[in-house]
Amino acid sequence: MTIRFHKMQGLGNDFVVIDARNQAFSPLLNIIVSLCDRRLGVGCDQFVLLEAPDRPGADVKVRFFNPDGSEAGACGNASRCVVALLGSAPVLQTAAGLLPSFENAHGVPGVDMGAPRLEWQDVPLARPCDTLRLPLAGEPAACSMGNPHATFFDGIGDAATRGPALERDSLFPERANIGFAQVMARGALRLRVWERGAGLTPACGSGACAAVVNGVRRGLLDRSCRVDMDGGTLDIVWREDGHVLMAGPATHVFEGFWPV
Ligand SMILES: N[C@@H](CCC[C@H](N)C(=O)O)C(=O)O
Repeated sequence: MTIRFHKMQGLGNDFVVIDARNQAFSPLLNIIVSLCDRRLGVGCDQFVLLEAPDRPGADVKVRFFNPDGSEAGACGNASRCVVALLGSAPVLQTAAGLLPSFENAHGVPGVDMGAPRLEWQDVPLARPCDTLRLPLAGEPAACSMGNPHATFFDGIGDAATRGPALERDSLFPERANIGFAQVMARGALRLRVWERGAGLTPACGSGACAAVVNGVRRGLLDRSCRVDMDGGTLDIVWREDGHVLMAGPATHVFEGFWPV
């Protein structure tokens, strides 16, 4: 038996998407790990599963899995890919809540990523801390975009060397995505993200949202900010009502069939 999948990418952050609304699929760990494997499988930074929604107002339920099999509450780039795949500005049901989508004035897909959570319990952190300056060397700021993020504002250069230990620091009981940022101007940020369960990726949508939120809280950035990552640029707006809007490219690469 085979199952149909879509390969998609947003800023080079790439995904295998399976729509389980019209074909039976159980997200077993060994299947996810082999689908994500770049040598033995299709290869991707995250696996994305579409299911029938079970909340009023949602058009589709979306679940995100890292290549190590861990499930993530949010994935910005994959969310935009789902919007591009389905069309008609769907409302996404995710672990982070219902996320409306939109197309911006240039026809670029976007997602309302909801409001960041700023309390230490929400990130989550292992103990009470000021999330604006965590008690770690370099004093990153932390927030949750539905998944845990910490952002350093001391440059992007050593993301690959500092990321692995920080992802697993005991301050983060669920591990964390670690952003390394360089403020270029109040409306422009350079960013690299070491992703929990995936490592260094060309771009991280939820990481870009978190970095802008954390940069605004630190007084470094305006609420409307472009975020330049190795794979390209996202436009992020942290609206006064608390919601974070993210817009940027998302592309269908190919589709295929996977034996299960
Ligand atoms: N690439 C994503 C984030 C994917 C999930 C993350 N690694 C986690 O475990 O929280 C994005 O674009 O947001």
